[in-house]
Amino acid sequence: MQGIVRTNPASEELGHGVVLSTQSSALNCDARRLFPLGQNPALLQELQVIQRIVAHLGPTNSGKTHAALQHLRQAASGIYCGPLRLLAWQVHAQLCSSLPCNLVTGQERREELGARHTACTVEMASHRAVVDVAVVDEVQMLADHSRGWAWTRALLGVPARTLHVCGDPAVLPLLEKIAGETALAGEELEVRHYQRLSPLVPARRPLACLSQVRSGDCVVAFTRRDVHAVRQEVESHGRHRCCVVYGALPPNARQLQAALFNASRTGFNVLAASDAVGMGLNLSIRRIIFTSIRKWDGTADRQLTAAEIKQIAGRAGRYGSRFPSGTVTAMNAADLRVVADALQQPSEALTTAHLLPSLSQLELLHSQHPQDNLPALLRRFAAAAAGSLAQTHYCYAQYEDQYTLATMLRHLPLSLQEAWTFSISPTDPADAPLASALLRFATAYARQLRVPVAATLLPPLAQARSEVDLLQLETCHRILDLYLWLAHRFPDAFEGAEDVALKSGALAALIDTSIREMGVQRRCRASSEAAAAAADDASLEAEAEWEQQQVEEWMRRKRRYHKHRR
Ligand SMILES: Nc1ncnc2c1ncn2[C@@H]1O[C@H](COP(=O)(O)OP(=O)(O)OP(=O)(O)O)[C@@H](O)[C@H]1O
Ligand SMILES: [Mg+2]
Repeated sequence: MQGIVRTNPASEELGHGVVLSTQSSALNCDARRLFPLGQNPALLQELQVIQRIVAHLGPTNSGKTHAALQHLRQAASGIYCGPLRLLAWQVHAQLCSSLPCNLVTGQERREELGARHTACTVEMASHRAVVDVAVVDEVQMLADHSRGWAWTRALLGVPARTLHVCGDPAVLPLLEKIAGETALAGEELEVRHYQRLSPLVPARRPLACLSQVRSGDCVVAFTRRDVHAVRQEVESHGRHRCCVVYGALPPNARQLQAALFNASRTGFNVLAASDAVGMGLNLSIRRIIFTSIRKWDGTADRQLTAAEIKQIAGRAGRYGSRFPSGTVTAMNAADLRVVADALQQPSEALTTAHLLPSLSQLELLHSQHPQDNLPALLRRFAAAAAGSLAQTHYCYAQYEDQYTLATMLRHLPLSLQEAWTFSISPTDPADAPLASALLRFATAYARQLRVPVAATLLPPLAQARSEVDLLQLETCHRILDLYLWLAHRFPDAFEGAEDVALKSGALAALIDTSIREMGVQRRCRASSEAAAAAADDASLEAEAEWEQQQVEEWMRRKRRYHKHRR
């Protein structure tokens, strides 16, 4: 236990237990101290002896999550930590078919009588309850600037006897370093490599024009506006109806759109999607079409990395779906070359895992600097961490959004814990209606300790007739979602949670219906261009033949790989 409570003398200013050490072996111990687990020495001692990590690594659609879930199902107790609510829902539904299972996400908690298994989003993973098996999915996300801290925390802090992690092989060097350090705590790392289960090949030619889309195509664009523009264009040709999936769409509306696209004979046989399609939905996609290989990532307009291209392209030809093999293409030859190269390339090795302090660490720091408000503490902690994390494979996560929200709320009479909770809520400070809803909720809470449903200030909700209407419905949904998230943290004050949960579900359904109906209007307006745009059968046949050859070559390579491994 000595190592675990050790502090780094170089950072004494922050006091015992708050520092992030510069020494890598001590760093692990201190990193562990970042999390609630660190406050339970008995639990740590238990884990030091028994923890084992099994890494399931491979490309998309290679059966990693499936294999890890088999272990979870067979364990006496366990937890699944997924990257999205959609995945937590999916795994919850799968597990519930054979055993009682709880569901925990930021916005919902469903507890089953006698359940010893839980499906949750990674941010909600419990660091207190010891389980036999934990599964941390999409573990490469620990290198993500804004959400990575939750994966690092789960990896270091979820008290499981066996921890299964699933992800891209690019994470292996980082995992080895972390596990190497935690060898102190008795952890072993076992690596299992996976190969893609179904073929994925690049197309021979780029698409050139969206009039050439076919049933089963998913057209990828990188902003909400572009996704809707693609949808309009696809439908304007009058041959296909088009579903949409993008990040701002409520998860249950995304699920409804995905189900509509997957079902045959609905007419909705093309999907326009943002990169949100890369995770969390079971989709029957035959071909992925990149309209662009560049995206704005919040700070710069840049080319997609090979890992991002593979993650999105990998959605085509999902094992067990209607399409036994997948194709990927782009809108011009140069982009198609980049995409085809990316499919062959290993992803760049990940080098840093992200960290953020827990509330208890901020409280400890606050006890030493009682004059500091939350924004000042956040800055103070980050400045200390920047020094102590230099030259390690950990780095301080992006906390600017939290800082902006904490600054916005700094004049309200809130305790540190309350201010911290509001500041980590799912609120994008750049989303003005959502940020002002947060300010309204926090003000009502601070003044009256009571936040009625009326504080959501929702306008009357009606089916969207235009994209502007749709945008408004999506914003309203985000406000309801925020209310629900806060209601789980302040149940006495946010008294309308049940009502809001019902409204939120109904609103997601209304958004889904609006998208379908908007499609109908466009379809009616679609011109006689439909006939003119009929596919050129001869070129389709040639394309299919070429794809078949590529698939056969892919299968031969896979057989050679397996023979070689044997
Ligand atoms: N052994 C198996 N038997 C039956 N179905 C399987 C098997 N392995 C995987 N599958 C199915 O194949 C699909 C892809 O598997 P899975 O989701 O585990 O892949 P993955 O490698 O985790 O992919 P991703 O990177 O997209 O998360 C799923 O629908 C899964 O249920
Ligand atoms: Mg998976």
